[in-house]
Amino acid sequence: MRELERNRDAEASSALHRLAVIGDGRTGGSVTHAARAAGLDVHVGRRGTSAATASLAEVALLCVPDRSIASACAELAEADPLPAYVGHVSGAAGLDVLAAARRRGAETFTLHPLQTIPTPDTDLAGAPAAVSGSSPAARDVAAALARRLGMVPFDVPEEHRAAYHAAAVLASNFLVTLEESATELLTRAGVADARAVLAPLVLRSAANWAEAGSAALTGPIARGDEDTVRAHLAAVRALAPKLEPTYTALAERTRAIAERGAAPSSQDWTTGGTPVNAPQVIRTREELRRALEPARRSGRRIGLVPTMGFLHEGHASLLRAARAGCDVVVMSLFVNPTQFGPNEDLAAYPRDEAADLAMAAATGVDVVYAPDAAHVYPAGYATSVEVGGELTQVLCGDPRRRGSAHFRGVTTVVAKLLNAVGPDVAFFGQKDAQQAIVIRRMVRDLDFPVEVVVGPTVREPDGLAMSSRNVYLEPDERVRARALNQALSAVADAARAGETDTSRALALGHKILTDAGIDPEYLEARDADDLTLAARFGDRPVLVAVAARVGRARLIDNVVVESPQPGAGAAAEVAR
Ligand SMILES: Nc1ncnc2c1ncn2[C@@H]1O[C@H](COP(=O)(O)OP(=O)(O)OP(=O)(O)O)[C@@H](O)[C@H]1O
Ligand SMILES: CC(C)(CO)[C@@H](O)C(=O)[O-]
Ligand code: BAL
Repeated sequence: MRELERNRDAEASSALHRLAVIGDGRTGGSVTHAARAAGLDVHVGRRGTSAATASLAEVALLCVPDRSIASACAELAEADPLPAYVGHVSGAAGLDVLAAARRRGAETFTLHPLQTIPTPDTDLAGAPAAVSGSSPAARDVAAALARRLGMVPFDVPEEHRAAYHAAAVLASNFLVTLEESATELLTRAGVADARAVLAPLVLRSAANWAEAGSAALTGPIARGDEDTVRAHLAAVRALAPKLEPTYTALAERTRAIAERGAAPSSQDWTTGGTPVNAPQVIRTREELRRALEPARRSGRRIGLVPTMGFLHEGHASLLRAARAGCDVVVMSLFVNPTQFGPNEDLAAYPRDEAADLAMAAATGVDVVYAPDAAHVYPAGYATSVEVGGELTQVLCGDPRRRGSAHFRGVTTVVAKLLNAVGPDVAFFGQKDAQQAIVIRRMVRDLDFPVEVVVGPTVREPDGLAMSSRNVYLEPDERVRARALNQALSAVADAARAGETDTSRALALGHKILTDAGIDPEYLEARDADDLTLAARFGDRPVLVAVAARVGRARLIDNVVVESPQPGAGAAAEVAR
């Protein structure tokens, strides 16, 4: 368990002594067994007497059929005193069905064991449990209760409750449907005891998938053997025509998964890898402060990675660096409107929160802070933070380009994020080199007590710097976009070979861009610390930076040409 979670679990566990379990069916029975084994004082109640039972406990858990939760909750809400926390164990229902208890002042939660529970004494140990709460404290009580019952809690955002339950149905109920369909086809083909024949294959495939994700996919579709697929369809049509649409739909889905496995997309964070904990998703700074308070109090090192989402391997490298260096990792996810100009791509900016959360989970993020714009900039908002001078007026800050207003938007939101999170370390990417320099200056000038770490630029195999905006590129533009990195490499190579005149080296880069049909907004050599123009390589580290529009995408990239080591020729660090 991570440190933050451990602290919160300890606090939440202290609220957990007396538990009322309402309902003595299969789930109620199994929960009661596990809770007693864990040393909780358990009171079991039924409909009719649930209010009296619940009044004996701090936490009440409704283990009743979905359709009865709301009415059972209304009955329980008559308890005097009312338990501080009231939850249910349904997968499909959200917090809304507990409104009666909420109205009376209880916090509410859900705790859904993601496991089949065939008998009232099913062992719940090791089962994942989906938890949510009407407040961070209620969510923590649900997570602590799940742990006390031997389960492994994970968070499900309330707005994605139905998707969560649909996924569980796909994974479990539909698996049975699929196996029953296979059994039917095999039986019609004249094979006796089809279930016994298929069962070892099913169990092995499920185990392989649990271990390897989509890499477990074998068979004709994964091999690209479409002749065999056509023969299958003919056989299905002849023996069990009702199964044809199922086979066709699954074949199509399998093709998509097989293709994805062959060439993993930079947005695909969901397959393979080890099981991961979902991060806590927080939308307000008040909730954020509460969530981070125990970590702060116990002196844990908090890392912040600010992002605008649509995450790729560049972001992942920063998240991993934060994970490696900090006890608690917070990622912010906010497409900041104030750093976009009126004619820029704010509305079109790519967004995929579900994929971002999966990547956050895969890289070990503890908390995702994803406020909406009205929370960050409420009505009447009137303050901005601006780094003055050349730093924000050259390169992208030139008024003919994004202008200093862009950096004002960036520093304002970063200042707000630093205040909201209070990190010990904040991580930024070298791909946005000017942004990193500007943020370092703001942190220095305004005495923010934070260490700024800048991670190296992560690139596609052909050298293109990863960027969320690469998604705008059409296939031919994607090929031409390589010229940005090629131009930078040519400039750096020239410096390494002894060229000291930056304008002569830059001319080589300009030629590469022109040959690729790219007219850059700028390709310039500047001092890597203060962004003043650099006429020579060799004296100090020089930032060679480029920005260009390729199709709809405005792309930026850079390389730092270091000053030579004593005794060496002009050395260059080429970001490749
Ligand atoms: N290729 C990359 N390598 C390392 N860090 C990166 C890379 N791309 C972005 N980052 C860093 O990730 C953080 C969040 O950036 P952001 O969400 O704007 O992504 P982006 O890909 O730069 O998007 P955009 O296309 O808007 O420039 C920033 O600190 C940025 O510098
Ligand atoms: C730092 C940042 C998250 C501020 O919105 C943004 O400029 C970015 O993603 O680089
Ligand atoms: N990647 C820096 C944020 C922006 O382009 O607005």
